[in-house]
Amino acid sequence: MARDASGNSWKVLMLEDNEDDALLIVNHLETQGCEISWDRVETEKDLRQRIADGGWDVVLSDHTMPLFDGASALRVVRELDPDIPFVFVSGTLGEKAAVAAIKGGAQDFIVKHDLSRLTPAVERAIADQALQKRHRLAQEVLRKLSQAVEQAADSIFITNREGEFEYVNPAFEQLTGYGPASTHGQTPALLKSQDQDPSTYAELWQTVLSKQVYRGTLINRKQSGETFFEEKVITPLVNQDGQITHFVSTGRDITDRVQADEDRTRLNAILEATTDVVAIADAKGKVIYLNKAGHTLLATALNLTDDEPGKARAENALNAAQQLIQGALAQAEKHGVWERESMLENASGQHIYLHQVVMAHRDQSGRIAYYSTIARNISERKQFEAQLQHQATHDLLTGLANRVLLAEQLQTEMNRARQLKHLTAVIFLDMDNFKRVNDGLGHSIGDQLLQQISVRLGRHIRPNDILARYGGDEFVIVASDLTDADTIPGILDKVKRAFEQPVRIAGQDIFVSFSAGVAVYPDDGDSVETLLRNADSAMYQSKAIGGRSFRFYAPAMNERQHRLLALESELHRALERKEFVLHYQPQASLRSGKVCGVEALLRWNHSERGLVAPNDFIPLLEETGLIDDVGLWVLRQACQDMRILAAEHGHAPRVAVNLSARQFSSQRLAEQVAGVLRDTGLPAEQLELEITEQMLISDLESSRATLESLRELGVTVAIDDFGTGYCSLAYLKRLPLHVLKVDRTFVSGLPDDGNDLAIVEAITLLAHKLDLQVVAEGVETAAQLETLRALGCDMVQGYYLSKPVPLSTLAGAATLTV
Ligand SMILES: Nc1nc2c(ncn2[C@@H]2O[C@H](COP(=O)(O)O[C@H]3[C@@H](O)[C@H](n4cnc5c(=O)[nH]c(N)nc54)O[C@@H]3COP(=O)(O)O)[C@@H](O)[C@H]2O)c(=O)[nH]1
Repeated sequence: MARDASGNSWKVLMLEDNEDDALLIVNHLETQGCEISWDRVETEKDLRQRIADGGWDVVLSDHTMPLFDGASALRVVRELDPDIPFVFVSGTLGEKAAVAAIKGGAQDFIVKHDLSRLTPAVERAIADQALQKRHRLAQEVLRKLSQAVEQAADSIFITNREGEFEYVNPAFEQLTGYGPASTHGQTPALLKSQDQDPSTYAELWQTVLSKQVYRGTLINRKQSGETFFEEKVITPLVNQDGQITHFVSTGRDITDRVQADEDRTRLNAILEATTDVVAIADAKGKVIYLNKAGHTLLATALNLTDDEPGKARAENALNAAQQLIQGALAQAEKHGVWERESMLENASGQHIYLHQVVMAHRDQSGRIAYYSTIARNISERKQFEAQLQHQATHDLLTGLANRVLLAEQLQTEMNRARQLKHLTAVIFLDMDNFKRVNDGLGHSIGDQLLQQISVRLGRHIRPNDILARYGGDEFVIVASDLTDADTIPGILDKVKRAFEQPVRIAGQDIFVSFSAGVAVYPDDGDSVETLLRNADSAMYQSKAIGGRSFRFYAPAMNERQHRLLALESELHRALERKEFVLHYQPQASLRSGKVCGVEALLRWNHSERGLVAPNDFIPLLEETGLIDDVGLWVLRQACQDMRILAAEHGHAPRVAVNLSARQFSSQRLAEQVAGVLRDTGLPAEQLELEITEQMLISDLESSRATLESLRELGVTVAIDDFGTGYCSLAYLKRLPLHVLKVDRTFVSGLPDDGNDLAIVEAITLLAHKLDLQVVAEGVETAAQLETLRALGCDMVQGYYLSKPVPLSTLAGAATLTV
């Protein structure tokens, strides 16, 4: 749309019933150089519609129309849009109507027959209306602003350049107590408090007078005298000439916040200064704070070095704190507050004990807001408690368990024995003649003696057994996991042997022996008290018979013990009384069919019990050590008997003598054998010594040395009971052996038992490969003998040929043939 020089380009809404008049007006405006787009309405409805469409620069309205009058049209337009310029263009308009029109909000009125004023009237109407609109909007903004200031929560006041109050808002009055009346003619100095540093005011004035905005916190005083912290913003207002005309101050009471900050700072200082570990975790349990003590303690607990970078060190400490709190979250959530003792172990195995309180903190809706834990290092207390516990349960002098701990441990062992169906032996030891040591050598030596006894006893019991000092010179051993009560004398024997050597204290040798009493769970009692009482009473019985011995509480065991003791003393006397005799069992060669050797077998010719078999007394001889003397007697007697036989009959067979384990392991064996051969004059090749597989393998190196020295003497060696032990073919090859005696358990199954047949055949083949002779023991039938012959066995021994016989009848038996 082209414009004229004035640039008027209007969109005109015409309220006109006469279209020609409307065109006339438009035409006039256009001839005035205005560019017009226009529309014409003549009813209220259309007017409302077009005004609602918007975009009109001016409404030109007739005053009198058949369907609608101008005054109503003006009301409608003002109602719908107060800012559209409205000009009446009418035929005639009386003065009264014109005044009413101007009052009603029309900008001007023009008579149709003189349109010369129309263009400037429209121009002025548009300009006036625009100004009015701006004014109205400004008024509106001002009204809103003053409403905002009046209703603001912050305190606001305005002072003039001299600083005198010109306005205070209700919030100011509410905060300070000063209203418009009490501030009239006053300056903000009435808010000053003594608590405020004066330099703050100087800084404030310097800032605002240099036209800058001041921001800061002031400590002000209310009308009531109460001081408060106010967060201030003071803005200088500057006029067009750059002069400060006013100051606007907004303030906010931050007393609560400052106090909360101060509280927080104080609390934080306390948290950082406390020696307890304090950690805080968020609602999900993630640690978000750990105090200084926490960092220090956890870093120590983790052996974190100072070389570690600070950040990594702190992170590691936080991780440790995380672990510390993690396990307790569920309990804290459940109970609100939860206490526990926890333990941290550092890389060096050092334990740090903590007493920990864990709390779950909830918000108002009951949801977990965060968790906190306070942990105190109680390691010293724990150590002290452990010391107290140790002192309460251990004997101070020896460090052994005392009665209290003994009772506890014994109860545990009894419970275990009940479950495993085992036996538990309570051995009550009372030192013989301790009083004499104490009285004679003094209490200090007595104490040292008890200490050394404890050590020696400790070394001679099994690691799992319990050793306790019951009081004075009384000790208790609890031996558990026993399957057979017969093992108990062995335990006591070990204790006895532990004190074969005297205890040396301050250059003095002190010989120690005990009186011992034994009670066995479950037979002798099923409570700690009963077992200890019964073991104690058994110990008194032992003391009553002179000490240096032990008694079982159970009468049956004492009987057995009695029997063994009686047998032991009888065996002692048997040697002196010459009650031991030798019987000889012939061995025949399957090649020649003739007797080629005999085995010497020990018998005890008991005055009352008759001939006692070796199995009934040899174990006891071994146990008591008597076997040394008896074994030597057997060796000497067998050699002498063979010499007698040779002297009487011109020749004698080779004699095989059984050695006990103790004899074989003796360093003096070769020397003793040589001595006997020399004394009796029996040629060495006529003596054979029988040992078992177990004896050999218990100490292979020393066995080899013994066998070598026997071979050097010219004596042969047979392995007895072959096949029943743990024989390894490897050692058979490497040791100087001569004969294998196949155990009679394999012979008894011949000829029908295929396994026995295979075993005997294998042994025979193996022996021959290793250049060893084979003797089959326990041959009782002709069938067995023939089978052995067929298997290539060298010699046989057994009842089929002859039972063991006394020397007097051996000569006859030696002529037997097979
Ligand atoms: N350390 C020593 N041990 C010795 C001594 N004297 C014997 N003993 C060992 O005692 C065990 C039992 O011996 P004993 O009761 O004399 O029995 C021997 C034979 O009587 C028996 N035998 C022999 N033939 C048969 C038979 O056909 N049937 C059968 N049922 N028994 C038979 O075998 C025993 C000989 O065995 P072994 O010595 O293995 O050859 C016994 O282990 C002896 O070793 C000794 O002075 N010192």
